Amino acid sequence: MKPLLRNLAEMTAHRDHLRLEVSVLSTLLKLGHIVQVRALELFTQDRDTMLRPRCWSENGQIISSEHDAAADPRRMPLAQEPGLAQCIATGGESAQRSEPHRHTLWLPVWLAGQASTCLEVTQSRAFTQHQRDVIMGVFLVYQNYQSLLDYSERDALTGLLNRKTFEEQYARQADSAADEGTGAPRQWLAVIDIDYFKSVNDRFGHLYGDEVLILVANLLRSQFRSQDRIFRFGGEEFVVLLRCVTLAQTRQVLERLRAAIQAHAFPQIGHITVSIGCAATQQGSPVEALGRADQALYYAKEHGRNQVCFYDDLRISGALQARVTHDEVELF
Ligand SMILES: Nc1nc2c(ncn2[C@@H]2O[C@H](COP(=O)(O)OP(=O)(O)OP(=O)(O)O)[C@@H](O)[C@H]2O)c(=O)[nH]1
Repeated sequence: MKPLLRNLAEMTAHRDHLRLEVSVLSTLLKLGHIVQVRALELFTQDRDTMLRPRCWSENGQIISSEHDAAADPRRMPLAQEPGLAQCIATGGESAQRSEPHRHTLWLPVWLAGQASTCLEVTQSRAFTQHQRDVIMGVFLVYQNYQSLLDYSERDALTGLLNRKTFEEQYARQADSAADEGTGAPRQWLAVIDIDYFKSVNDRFGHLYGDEVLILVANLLRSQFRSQDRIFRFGGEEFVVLLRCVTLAQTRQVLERLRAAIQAHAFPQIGHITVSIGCAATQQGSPVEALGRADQALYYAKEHGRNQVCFYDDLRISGALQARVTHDEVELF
């Protein structure tokens, strides 16, 4: 097999977005004349679209950033690269910048109409048409494969992440979860459940119920930041992993979400409410953290619905009692 085909075969053996990214960058780097390749992450911060290098080539190796996007010292506003910004704004396939001895080609990765990653290829000579064709060929294989991976990770109705991906996302975020200085939790898990959703289905039919789920998913997307992870766990239950925020910020964000859903006028249906249970994730397995948030949710449901309850608050106030049986702690 020719080296390029072998590289493509190796690239599509990966089942993880980041490894696939590293693999496409090393494939591109081997194409000749190329001096640097980077994968740029596009994200929103304080309403600005930002970019930062997530992976890049250095001395023939591909390196990944150790920073969260929002705290990466190399992040910069997308507007500082007007050619790329214009390409993203118009849904373009590629953009180029040419300076003496430095020619850069940008290839945004479009998945479901959104570009959150852009590959960047830089070389000292101008790109020939043949080079562009080869780079584009590799890029399209990569983009199609990313799209397949993405599809397998998403809930078909709402487009949110599905339950299957929860543990992996949890593990990925847990690494940066503890505040280095204080050890205070900086990642939170919230379970959000629509109140009396069965009656929406019963009164208006399943199609209207589905519409409510899609609109709630959109409200969730608009209320959380790009580094948070939002899942639909099935039915009318959603889970959010909030990253790198304090308890006070978490309270504020979840209360704002609760109020936004209550205030939203759903076509035909009118108003609905949600109950939310939240727990810190610094202890135990993902299943345990989920269990704690679920208990807080159960409490919210049992005590009037349309409210946000925190597991630690309920424990401290004695509303949730711990019972020691044998070697285990049970909560009721
Ligand atoms: N339209 C629609 N309904 C769904 C879907 N998945 C689950 N459901 C419905 O969601 C409803 C969940 O009802 P329950 O678990 O009784 O909860 P609830 O009525 O929201 O009551 P509380 O949670 O106690 O406030 C059931 O009627 C399910 O049929 C879906 O994909 N689409």
